[in-house]
Amino acid sequence: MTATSPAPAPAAAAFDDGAAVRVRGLVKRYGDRTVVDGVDLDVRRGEVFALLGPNGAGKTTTVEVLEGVRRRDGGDVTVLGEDPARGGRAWRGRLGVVGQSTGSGNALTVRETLDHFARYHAAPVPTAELLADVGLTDAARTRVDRLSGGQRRRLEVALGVQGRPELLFLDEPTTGMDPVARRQFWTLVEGLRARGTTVLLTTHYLDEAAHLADRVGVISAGRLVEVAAPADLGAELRRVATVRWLEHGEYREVTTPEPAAVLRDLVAASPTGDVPGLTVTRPDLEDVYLQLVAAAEGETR
Ligand SMILES: Nc1ncnc2c1ncn2[C@@H]1O[C@H](COP(=O)(O)OP(=O)(O)OP(=O)(O)O)[C@@H](O)[C@H]1O
Repeated sequence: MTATSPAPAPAAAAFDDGAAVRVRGLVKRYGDRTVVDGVDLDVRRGEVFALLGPNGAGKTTTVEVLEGVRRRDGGDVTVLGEDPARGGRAWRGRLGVVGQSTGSGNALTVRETLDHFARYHAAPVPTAELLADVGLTDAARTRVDRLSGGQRRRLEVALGVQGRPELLFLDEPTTGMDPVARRQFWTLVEGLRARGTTVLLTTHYLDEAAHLADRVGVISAGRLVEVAAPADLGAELRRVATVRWLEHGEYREVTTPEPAAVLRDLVAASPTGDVPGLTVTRPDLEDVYLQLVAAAEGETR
């Protein structure tokens, strides 16, 4: 699932290394607490990048600096070729932002809200199409302050993509969505990627990151611990497998980098050649993520 970036125009090629977002040594402090502590990050044009990390790790803070809504205390940041601290209206118009849900609402209907905000964009996605994309067609005439939490989240996503952004920031976009809405959202993001939109999202759902992201970055205590394709994250940790089997009515298990050798020994030692209850498992993304975060937290203590 590697996204290939569209070739840059020749005139821009000399200055464009393919990065939609380029961050070097980003630092953000609140008082004497450093909550983002020297983050380096590149998001390539056309890729879907997921930031993972525990509560309070600094994901939202990082994303808000990139959006230009929060000032940084150190480091260099370029987003679509500009420093977000100085980005003007034209630059802002190339971004889509879906922040953490505010839960606020108003007396306008869903359709009226979308129609209202359409005026701020040069080429908005037609409201009917947006409603269908986020699964709100049936709720088009519902007042926003009467929407459920998940429906409101769908509306926020619709508003984020309405202006056909080049770069879309999604902060925990599917929190509160039911499984059907979540799948609809995944389809929406896949469609955006197919059209070349760059997406930077934060999520606590590892299945979402594995499904959507070309690359994931794990952030812990303000530091980026690792960046890799979901299947490659924690490559060292994934080399080991757990072999489990039943012996005299009790489960035994061995964790080994060479499960094939363990299996050979087990089969050889079995009078029938059969190994009851045998399973071989390798760590999945969640196992790897938990180990990376635990290791990073251990280091910062
Ligand atoms: N305006 C603020 N003033 C002071 N501290 C803040 C402020 N905003 C965030 N923080 C602190 O900065 C740290 C990082 O918060 P941030 O919201 O970036 O984390 P996060 O990784 O997005 O977490 P979550 O997964 O819970 O959304 C936290 O300890 C938080 O309490």
